[in-house]
Amino acid sequence: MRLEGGTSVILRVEMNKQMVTFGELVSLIGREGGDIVAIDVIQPGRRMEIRDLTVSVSEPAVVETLADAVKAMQGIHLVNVSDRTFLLHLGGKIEVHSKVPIKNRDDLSRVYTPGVAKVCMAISEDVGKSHALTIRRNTVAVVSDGTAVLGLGDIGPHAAMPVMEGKAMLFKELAGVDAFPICLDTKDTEEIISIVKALAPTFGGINLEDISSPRCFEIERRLKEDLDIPVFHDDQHGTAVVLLAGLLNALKIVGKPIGEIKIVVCGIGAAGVACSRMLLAAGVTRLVGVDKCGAIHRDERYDNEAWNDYARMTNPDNEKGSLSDVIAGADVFIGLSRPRLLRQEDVRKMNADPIVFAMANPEPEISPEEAGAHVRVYATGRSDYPNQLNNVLAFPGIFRGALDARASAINEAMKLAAANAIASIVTEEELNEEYIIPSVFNDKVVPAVRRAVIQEAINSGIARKVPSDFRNLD
Ligand SMILES: NC(=O)C1=CN([C@@H]2O[C@H](COP(=O)(O)OP(=O)(O)OC[C@H]3O[C@@H](n4cnc5c(N)ncnc54)[C@H](O)[C@@H]3O)[C@@H](O)[C@H]2O)C=CC1
Ligand SMILES: CC(=O)C(=O)O
Ligand SMILES: [Mg+2]
Repeated sequence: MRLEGGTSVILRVEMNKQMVTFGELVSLIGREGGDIVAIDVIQPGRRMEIRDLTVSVSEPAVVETLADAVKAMQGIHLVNVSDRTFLLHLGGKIEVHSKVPIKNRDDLSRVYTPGVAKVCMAISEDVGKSHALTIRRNTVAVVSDGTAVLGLGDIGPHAAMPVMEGKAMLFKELAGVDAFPICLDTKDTEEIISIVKALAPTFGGINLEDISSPRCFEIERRLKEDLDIPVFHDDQHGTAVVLLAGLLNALKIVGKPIGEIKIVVCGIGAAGVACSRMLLAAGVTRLVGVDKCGAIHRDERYDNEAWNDYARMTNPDNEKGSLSDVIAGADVFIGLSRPRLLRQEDVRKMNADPIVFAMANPEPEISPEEAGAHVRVYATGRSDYPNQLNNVLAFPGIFRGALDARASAINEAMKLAAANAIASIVTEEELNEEYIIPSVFNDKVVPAVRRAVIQEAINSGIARKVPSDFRNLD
């Protein structure tokens, strides 16, 4: 599987300068399809020299042929080849830091025994104080069982960890939220529920991640019922928030009213179900869902109860058939499934000015090259194409707001407000086919989402604290 467009590797080479020149090595790497983007001299020498060459290649397969060619060169010893992405993951991507130093006995007796005892007793008398006096105030658990990791499927809890560490980094880097990755070695719904409930005293919120459907629905529903901290399945709601934001802006470009368009959603899993619900709440009426079994319709009784509900809510004309059948006359395609499921000929059957959101990660349902000129607005979940529709635009700001307001939940009003906040960052003057959604690096995103979420938490009476920047408002 092609996982990413480009790859960057570091070649460590030992060079016998009497046998070969550096220029000859550079030419060879260029001829083999490598682009040298950095050179570090590791060990200089008059005769022998060791250098690290950072080389970009268009696809991973090039690395092998390039390395073979370098190895075969007279006067060059290829010491090793390291993939920069792997290097970045060595030892994991996050660590724990203390907020106060322990320099002397006085410090020690305050952070730990005996001083800590009175803080423990204060919390014991009023558990609510744990939100002020422990890491709960700013800490979220990122919980996965590794069953639906990106679009890679059920790769298990160990293999899920790099993604969960990545989510934790995004929480911290974008919104200052401390997040801890927790990958569980169980797929059992009841066990996951009881483990997360048991973990809850440590956290101010629970972000469920990459737990496959339909178990994710029950897990989230039960945890929401039983816990008084926000429980948010990111693949469902974070994705739905960002999708709606992108769609609202894309519809402005094509000038179509949301109540009149036909939308086909491919992949009725965690993200597909939640995105569809959000679209219906936003006024979409003609929505058809497609999964492996084709269009979800009311003449079928599905083992997956979520699909029976889905059939009742969607597909007003009870359309049947494959993706290729129901895509005819659609205005919008939303992919939340697997790579390469949408073909160019399918896109050609869509209405004028088609909108294609191919959101499967890491590889979309149709590549930009294939969608090309046939599509008016195209978006993916990836960061290397324009219009990145990815839940990373939502979850940091949503949890920042929920934690700051000590909200007991993240409700529909808060999600809708977050979607509108994200959409409104793109101004009318800026809006165009290649800019329907702000960048992850746009520093207006998190504050706007936070503000919208806090306001709705206050309006709906689930804020247990009013942040200071809201206290002087009417
Ligand atoms: N861009 C973004 O922000 C996000 C993207 N996603 C992507 O959406 C995809 C699904 O994620 P989840 O909903 O979490 O997983 P999931 O496992 O809950 O759902 C995947 C669904 O796709 C269906 N599917 C598989 N093969 C299919 C086919 N040939 N035709 C139609 N449907 C098919 C499965 O049956 C399942 O219902 C993944 O690729 C994931 O990376 C998910 C969340 C956020
Ligand atoms: C972005 C994300 O959460 C996913 O693809 O699963
Ligand atoms: Mg995910």
